Amino acid sequence: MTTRHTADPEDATGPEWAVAARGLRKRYGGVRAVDGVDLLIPRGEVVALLGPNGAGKSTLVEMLTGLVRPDEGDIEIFGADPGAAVRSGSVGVMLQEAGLLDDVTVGEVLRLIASLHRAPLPAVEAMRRAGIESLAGRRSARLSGGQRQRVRFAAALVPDPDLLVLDEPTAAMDVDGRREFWAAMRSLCEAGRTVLFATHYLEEAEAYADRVVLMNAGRVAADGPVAEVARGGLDEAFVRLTSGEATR
Ligand SMILES: Nc1ncnc2c1ncn2[C@@H]1O[C@H](COP(=O)(O)OP(=O)(O)OP(=O)(O)O)[C@@H](O)[C@H]1O
Repeated sequence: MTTRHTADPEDATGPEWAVAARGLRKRYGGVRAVDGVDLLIPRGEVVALLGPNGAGKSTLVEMLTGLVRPDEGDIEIFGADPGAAVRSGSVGVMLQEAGLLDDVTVGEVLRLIASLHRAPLPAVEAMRRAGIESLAGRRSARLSGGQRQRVRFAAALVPDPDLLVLDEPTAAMDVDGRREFWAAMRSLCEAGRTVLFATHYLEEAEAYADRVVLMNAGRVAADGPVAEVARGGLDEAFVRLTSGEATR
């Protein structure tokens, strides 16, 4: 089962495609981190990116957000170059391990980020949407791992983006934190935003995504509506499609 939930990548161009990536490849030394990936995401879709450790999810996310240049292939985000899309505020990015300036408060960090954007949300509104108003006066150094993730999420919301790209957004969050995070996400998705999130939690993919893209060894092993990819169980599909070359 390797359904391509896509139009012809060559025909997908222009602002109605949140993501139109064709023929992406990225090598690190002898490792093919991403090895020929096409990914088309129309506006308004919520897509979960799954795969074992080392599958290439973060590398793909880094290329889609302009942080890493592909060796081959091309990417349009709403019809624009990824770096330009991030700079214009149409993309909000939440990466693993992004630093937070330990000595200033959460409110100050978010105001600083807002000052870098042309038409940002007020920091208080970003905090409200991320459900972290109570952390506004807390110094970043005093935050727990899960709280830091929530602050990174608020930072991704500051540009009021149409596309959110989130790399393992709920890593380090406890059960309550994850529930609150997804409640916040649900209202953002209902407002029609496009979301691409990488996760190791299969149940999050099943509960919140319209579509699953399952990567293994730098390639797309399955791509389709959750019900289709997860027929017989997403756990089972994951194991079947990623066994063998999962870890490199
Ligand atoms: N900057 C880098 N330098 C060297 N190798 C890298 C670099 N970034 C990624 N890799 C390698 O590329 C492969 C894909 O890594 P990547 O982080 O994209 O996978 P992932 O699916 O996000 O994994 P995880 O689930 O563990 O976060 C791995 O073998 C990794 O070691």
